[in-house]
Amino acid sequence: MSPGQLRAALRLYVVLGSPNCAGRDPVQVLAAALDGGVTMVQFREKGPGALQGAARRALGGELRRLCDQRGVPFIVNDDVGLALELGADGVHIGQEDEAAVQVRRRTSGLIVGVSAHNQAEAESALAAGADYLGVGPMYATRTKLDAREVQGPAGLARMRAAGIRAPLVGIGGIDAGNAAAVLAAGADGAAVVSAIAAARDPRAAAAELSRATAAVLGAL
Ligand SMILES: Cc1ncsc1CCOP(=O)(O)O
Ligand SMILES: C=C1C=NC(C)=NC1=N
Repeated sequence: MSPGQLRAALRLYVVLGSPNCAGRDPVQVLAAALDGGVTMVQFREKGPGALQGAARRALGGELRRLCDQRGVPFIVNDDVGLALELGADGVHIGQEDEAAVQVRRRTSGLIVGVSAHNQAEAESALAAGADYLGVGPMYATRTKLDAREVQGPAGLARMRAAGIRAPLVGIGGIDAGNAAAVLAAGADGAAVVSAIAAARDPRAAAAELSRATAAVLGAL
């Protein structure tokens, strides 16, 4: 996937696992989100009630198949072995996870995304081979219990002003009402968990967010 294709794919990036789906079947929630126009998917099975072992792998396989059917890139959070086992299109790792350079070595050809909270983390992740950065939290979030301090879209704008040209997504508390500010700050896309996965109508929520991103980035 070229950097340009990756930028386009990052536009509306749903991140989800079973704990985020308000008790509904994550497969149904993802199918609805895909119908609503999400452009990239991350399987992030984390937090209270997260599946483990065979159940986790089975759910990952179902979501992988759904993304394959829709031609949407499928990324696995943190777990490089699971990403390889599921034939994922990429991995997303945090600062505390296996260093991007090791991941790069183990996953030749896969997309490697890295979380970055400041300029130093952004530069080191890119130097280690990251293909895109996840920057946040943009706004207050209750989804990631150990999120770093809220930095707002200004934090992302500072990275652009400091010369970071790589593909970036903002994440953390993003919904249809505040997504435009994240894109206006220079993000290539918005990464969203609860505004889609916990929405009463995930398809409608994804469609509304898709319109909000198109308003800034231009129609698809
Ligand atoms: C995974 C992650 N990383 C920074 S905030 C966050 C969770 C974002 O969840 P939500 O979109 O529900 O605020
Ligand atoms: C922590 C994260 C930051 N950014 C993205 C895109 N995914 C994550 N899991």
